[in-house]
Amino acid sequence: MEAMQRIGVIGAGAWGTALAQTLRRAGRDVILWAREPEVVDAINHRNENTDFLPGVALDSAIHATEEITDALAADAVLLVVPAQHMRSVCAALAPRWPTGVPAVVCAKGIEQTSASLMHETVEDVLPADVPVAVLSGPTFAAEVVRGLPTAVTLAMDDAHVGRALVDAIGTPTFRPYYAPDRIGAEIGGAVKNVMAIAAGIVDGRKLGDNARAALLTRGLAEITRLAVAKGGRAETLMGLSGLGDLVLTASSLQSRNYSLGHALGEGKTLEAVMGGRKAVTEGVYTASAVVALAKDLSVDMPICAAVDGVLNHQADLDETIRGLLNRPFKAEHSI
Ligand SMILES: NC(=O)c1ccc[n+]([C@@H]2O[C@H](COP(=O)([O-])OP(=O)(O)OC[C@H]3O[C@@H](n4cnc5c(N)ncnc54)[C@H](O)[C@@H]3O)[C@@H](O)[C@H]2O)c1
Ligand SMILES: O=P(O)(O)OC[C@H](O)CO
Repeated sequence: MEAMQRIGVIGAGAWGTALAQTLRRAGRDVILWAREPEVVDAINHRNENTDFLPGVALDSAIHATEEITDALAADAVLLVVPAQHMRSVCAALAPRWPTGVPAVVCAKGIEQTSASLMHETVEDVLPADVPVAVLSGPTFAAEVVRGLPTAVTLAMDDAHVGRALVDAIGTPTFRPYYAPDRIGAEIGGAVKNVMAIAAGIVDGRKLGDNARAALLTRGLAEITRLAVAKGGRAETLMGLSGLGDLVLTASSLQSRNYSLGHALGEGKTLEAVMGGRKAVTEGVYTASAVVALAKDLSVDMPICAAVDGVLNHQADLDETIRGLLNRPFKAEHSI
């Protein structure tokens, strides 16, 4: 397969911007679509994304555009819009998508209206010949954009295209590991956001380090059950896009999801926290979608159900915690 030199990036939030900078470090030509004209202007004229990733000097060769289809003049296209907007953005791209050019899902979430994973949503909308990969893993944009060492999962069935994408995106400080399992990679990345909200609640409520460790371990068990029921591999959840991202996101106030949970645990309301935010907090939307998906697949996901209850059904926080702690004792592993 020919080397991929020109890469389109759809979405210039914090993550799309950090990926554009990473691609420049890898020596690629980058065209970055931003929805906001002021973001296009700031990137092209001041080499900074003042709205979504301020304070970092971007490579001056990153070319931002307001015209979404400009980013399709590329050898591969990264899709970096929030999960709930992925379908409408892909619908705008579909009629002009170049034959056979791979798409890489970089969002972490499950669609609320359909309970679809992002690669399923993208495949629903883009032409059938588009190979769709998933990029996921422990990646705070603010660290990636500065070139701090990071490793990720690049998942797709086609190892040949996967290898070409790894070569196009990878640098010594941004190391993609190929995996064949998109379902596992996506469920790990999406559901860890819900678990990070739960872990933030545990810490904000001062329930202790033991409680956080228990939550993360049982949370990983939940995530793995869902991934396997959906057709993914358990081993993927032990990798970067599973355990790796869960540990990162569920233990740092840098995370929008964890910090939301932390504020809720301290007694703030969802409206008060979200009202002051421009950045996307994916777990808020994925919580209800994951509960719907788990119901479809008959998978028990008590932690996700508890987070959904608190976020979307006015469940009392302390009663919800008591409910989880009073569940019947059971074997640690399925027997
Ligand atoms: N920020 C990170 O550290 C990080 C890391 C890995 C993955 N991600 C994932 O990347 C995705 C994008 O997150 P982000 O952090 O770059 O976003 P962000 O919070 O920095 O910015 C919000 C983004 O949403 C876009 N947006 C708002 N309304 C829209 C609409 N109607 N249609 C299309 N786009 C719209 C904005 O243009 C902006 O690009 C999310 O799924 C997130 O989970 C983020
Ligand atoms: O800030 P969050 O919670 O959206 O997490 C960002 C990344 O997904 C961490 O890998």
